Amino acid sequence: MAEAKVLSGAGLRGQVAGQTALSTVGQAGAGLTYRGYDVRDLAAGAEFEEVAYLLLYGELPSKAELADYKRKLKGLRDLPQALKEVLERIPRDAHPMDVMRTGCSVLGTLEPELTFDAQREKTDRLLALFPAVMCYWYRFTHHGVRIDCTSDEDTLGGHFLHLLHGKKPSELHVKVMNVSLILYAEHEFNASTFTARVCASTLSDLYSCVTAAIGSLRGPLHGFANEAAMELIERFQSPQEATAELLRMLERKDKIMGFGHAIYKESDPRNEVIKGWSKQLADQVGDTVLYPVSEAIDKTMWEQKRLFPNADFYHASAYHFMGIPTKLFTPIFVCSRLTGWAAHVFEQRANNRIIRPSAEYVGVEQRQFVPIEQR
Ligand SMILES: CC(=O)SCCNC(=O)CCNC(=O)[C@H](O)C(C)(C)COP(=O)(O)OP(=O)(O)OC[C@H]1O[C@@H](n2cnc3c(N)ncnc32)[C@H](O)[C@@H]1OP(=O)(O)O
Ligand SMILES: O=C([O-])CC(=O)C(=O)O
Repeated sequence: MAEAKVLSGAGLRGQVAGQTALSTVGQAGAGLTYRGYDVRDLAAGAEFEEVAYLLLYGELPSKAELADYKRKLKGLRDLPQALKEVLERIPRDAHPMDVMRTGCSVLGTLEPELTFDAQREKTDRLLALFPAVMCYWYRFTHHGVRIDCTSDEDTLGGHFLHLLHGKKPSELHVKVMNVSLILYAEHEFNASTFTARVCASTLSDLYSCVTAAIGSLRGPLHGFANEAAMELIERFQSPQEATAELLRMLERKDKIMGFGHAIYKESDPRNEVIKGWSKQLADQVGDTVLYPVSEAIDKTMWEQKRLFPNADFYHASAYHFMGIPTKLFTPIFVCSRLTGWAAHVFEQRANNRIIRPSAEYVGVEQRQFVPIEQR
């Protein structure tokens, strides 16, 4: 069971910074719930679009509502020409998270949120079009092609894989993308969501909130850890080599990306789900290195530090087995977490007071100003 830590100290740990009806993290009974539903049940039985609807519209959709919602999202997938032109000018070696941040910001100039009544429409548009922002830029700058940003794929995960690889994805890959997007969708007051809420509390627009949140997610202590985990596991040829180097890294007090959590104490409930899918994918591709190496690191971290894999660690191998380039791992997180960010923005707006904490001053005492000629 994913229990929460006893919280204290820096980083606002343990301080209730507001209320939410969207999710619980680390409470007894289930490690993670979205509007009361255990994330493991959602990952096992729902489609990502159902979960997006749950977060953004308040309840799980009926069959008819889901079909309508998916049809609507499908119709919103294409990028405006002006955005394509901007994406073409972003360098090949730019970080894809910077591409996502820029793409979101540019869309805010092309299709601005003029009133808060438009917040759901604007979120649906971002949700539908984010996979194309990433893939249009990636395919143009890496393969020299201007891709069609629409596809007949039924799901957002399938659509992303189709745009990336230029062909229909396998059922297994669509299934895993669906699970992954569900697992990453929402997580209470994590750093990027809190960033979005702070921005929303000034009554700023949705695009500014999402752009700011992308900036927070980009850091290696948060969303970028899935890419950092991939860089770690692909360094090793065998579990023995991984264990030996891990021991040296821990000796040096290196941070091991994809392990530990600010709130969970014993496990991250998302890990068991994505780990299971990573194993299935490993078997399917006949992997005999990456998955065993991941397990060896997992075992060593638990034995040496009592640290467990968080949602990011086995996402690395799972994405890799689906042929996704490492630099696109964190942008996929953006495509999913947009739902949580936006739902928090709506919640903040519905009961707003500007978020403005106080600081403990630790600087010099008040002193006399000295004019520059006398310094
Ligand atoms: C989807 C997500 O965003 S999940 C998080 C993704 N981030 C990562 O995977 C980055 C690696 N992990 C970390 O840096 C941290 O565990 C965080 C940022 C997630 C949480 O940070 P904190 O709440 O400050 O961690 P916590 O208080 O549990 O740290 C306790 C001790 O364990 C150590 N520790 C925590 N995580 C790790 C790790 N991954 N590797 C090595 N040591 C670690 C800390 O350095 C600390 O040691 P100290 O007391 O000697 O300073
Ligand atoms: O909650 C956190 O601090 C980080 C995290 O796991 C997430 O945002 O999914």
